[in-house]
Amino acid sequence: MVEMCSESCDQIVLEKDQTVENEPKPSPKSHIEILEENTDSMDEDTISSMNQEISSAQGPTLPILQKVINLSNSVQNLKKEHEILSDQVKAFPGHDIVGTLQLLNNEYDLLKKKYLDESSERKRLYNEVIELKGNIRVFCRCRPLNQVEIANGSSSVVEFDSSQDTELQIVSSDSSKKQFKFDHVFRPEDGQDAVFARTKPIVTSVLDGYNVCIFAYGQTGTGKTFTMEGTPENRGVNYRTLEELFRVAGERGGVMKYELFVSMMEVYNEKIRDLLGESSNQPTKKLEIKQAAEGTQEVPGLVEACVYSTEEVWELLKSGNRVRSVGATNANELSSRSHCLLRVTVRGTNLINSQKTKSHLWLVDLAGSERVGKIEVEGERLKESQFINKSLSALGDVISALASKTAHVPYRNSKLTHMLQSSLGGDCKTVMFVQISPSSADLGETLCSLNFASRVRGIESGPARKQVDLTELYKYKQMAEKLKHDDKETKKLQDNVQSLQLRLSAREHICKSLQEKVRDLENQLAEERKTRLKQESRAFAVAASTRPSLKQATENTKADKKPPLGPSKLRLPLRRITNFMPPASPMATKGKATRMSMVTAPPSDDKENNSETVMAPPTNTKNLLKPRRTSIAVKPPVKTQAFQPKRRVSIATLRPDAHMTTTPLRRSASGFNNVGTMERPSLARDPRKARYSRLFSPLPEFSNPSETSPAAMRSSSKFMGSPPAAQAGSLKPRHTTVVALQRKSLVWSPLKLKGMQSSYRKSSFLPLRHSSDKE
Ligand SMILES: Nc1ncnc2c1ncn2[C@@H]1O[C@H](COP(=O)(O)OP(=O)(O)OP(=O)(O)O)[C@@H](O)[C@H]1O
Repeated sequence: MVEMCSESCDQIVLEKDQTVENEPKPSPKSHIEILEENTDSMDEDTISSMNQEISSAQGPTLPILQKVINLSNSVQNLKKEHEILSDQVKAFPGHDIVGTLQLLNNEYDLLKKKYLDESSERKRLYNEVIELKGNIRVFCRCRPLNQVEIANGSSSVVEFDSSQDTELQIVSSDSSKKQFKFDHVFRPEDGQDAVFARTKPIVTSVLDGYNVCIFAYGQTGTGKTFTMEGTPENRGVNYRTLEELFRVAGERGGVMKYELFVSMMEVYNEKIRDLLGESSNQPTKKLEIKQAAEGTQEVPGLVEACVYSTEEVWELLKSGNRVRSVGATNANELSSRSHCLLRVTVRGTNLINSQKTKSHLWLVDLAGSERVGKIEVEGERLKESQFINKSLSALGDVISALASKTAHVPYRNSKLTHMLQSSLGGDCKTVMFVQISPSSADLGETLCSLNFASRVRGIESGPARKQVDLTELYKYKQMAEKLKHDDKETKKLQDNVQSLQLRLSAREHICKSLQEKVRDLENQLAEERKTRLKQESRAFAVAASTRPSLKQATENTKADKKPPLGPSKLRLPLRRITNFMPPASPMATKGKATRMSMVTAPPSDDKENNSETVMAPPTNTKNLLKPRRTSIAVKPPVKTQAFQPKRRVSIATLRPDAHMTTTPLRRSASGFNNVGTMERPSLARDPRKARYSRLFSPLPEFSNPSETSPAAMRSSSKFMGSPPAAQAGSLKPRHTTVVALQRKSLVWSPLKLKGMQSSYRKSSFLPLRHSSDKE
């Protein structure tokens, strides 16, 4: 660089020499050119030295040259900056934008997480500190002696310990001292700012979602209103609190969004008045305390003004105070005749995790506690005083109950305590200012107030609980309940669907097996028809050959009363097995020659059931349990009457005993089943079991498998010469038709999976078509 500089200088000197020696004078352009050529390699010092040299050598330099030099300087500077920036860019991790953004995102997430952790930790620690100090904190404030008291020669009875700011002593008239201890004692000389400095930590808890209540209690004229409201020169806790809330809310603006609402009311003679909603000229609007769904106390119709600045707040406080009930007592010219309650509602939303909070801050200036006798009031003032004392005593009761941890806290004994219910004791933070007068004239009142405050300080309240926005919580609770209910319903429906599917598959299985059985039966019937046709044709042939024997045969048939079935053409085909009789054959309806009847062998005392009914289900279930005989008589067509006058199929069954609940035909009264085998004892003992075992067994069990074959059935048919079914006491129907009918009930009954027994009793497995069998 030094070399470069010397070179440049030499060059310039050379140029200068040349300018002196060689006429004409060099144009400025040559300087520019030189400068341009060397700018890149020159630093600021070089240029400035060049400048000096040029000016000393040439006297006044051309302005353009100066400009050029300046520009060169700028270029140099810019180049330097460029270099620095290039280095920075090179040093930056990752050249690609996406990668860099990703890195930044990760870093942001990490920081966000750290911030949230730190912020919750801060809140926890802060809260812990307040809890250690006590969620109910009592401050004592003593006002200075006023002019009147001084004039009256009253002395101060309050002594303060210079080393202890939490204690004070009251000197009684007998010179005895009584010591009181509080969280802090404010002396007469302490200003509003000192008072608020102690209050501030609790006040800001409302922004963290805690309910806070600050109230001033004390004798009339001791400075309650002064502490809470203050004066324009000495603003009190109310104004300072809101100022602080706005300040902190602004500080947390990047993370939290706050909305502040202010309501102002007074409890005057046990009536609530909205101080923001009405002027003193207007008639008072009646307000009542209602319990909201979330369990908090609300006053429907109360004005809630959204505030954005301390100026707005100040205006509101001023307008509210204008309509407040005040009156002159001999203790205070502008004595508050009501309890004034300022409620600040804070709605907070965490912008990072969207958590919402809703909390209340109550700032209460109580009416002065006073001895009615002492202040010499009468008329309206007396009434006011009585109400004031009543509500203050209710407040005392609440505080006593909280202190003694009784199960019932009498919050509802006064409007004041009812209103403050969710902000007094329990899970909120409370500050009480006990205001006292130093005057010896007020000694009694002072002792009363200090005793009351000591009781309040003795309350061991539980840990304060953070108040989430209860309306949100309530909404979520309802949603959760609905979800739970829906889940239950869905589960129920799923169970139902499952059981229906099971039932459906069982029914499908049954239907399949029934279809198979029907097919079997139809085959058997066809066989039977064939056999009978052969038999009949043989019989007709014999009758034709021997007439007298035909007569004899007819007589025999009449005597037996068991004519064989008519030709198969006249009988209806076997259809689906049902519990009802098949419809009457066309023959029967046309000529009434063919008759199908179900005859129940009735007991002698039940004659009504013998009358003919058409397909009527039995109404008297008693009859179902009685032995029955069912006969189907078929009269052949007129043409064949000469050969076959009357035919009838008779089916005799016996109703099951009372234990039989499933297929009556399967079990005879004698304890045998239809095919003469002994009923399995296990099934007989447990009809339910038997029912289900039958449900899944394809056919009734036959003791002799040979009897189940169509051939065996044919051979056992009465039409093939088997003994007539009417054999007394036998009750073992062996005909295939009977078996079919027996199966009918077997088929029908399992379908009633539930309540089978009852349904069985309601509907007959064999339709009752009673007819008087005249034959
Ligand atoms: N700490 C104090 N320093 C100076 N002046 C005070 C102080 N406390 C009270 N005062 C003055 O005492 C007077 C009465 O105070 P204030 O009206 O606040 O009493 P109060 O307790 O609210 O009475 P009331 O119950 O009758 O409403 C006022 O003039 C007020 O300025």
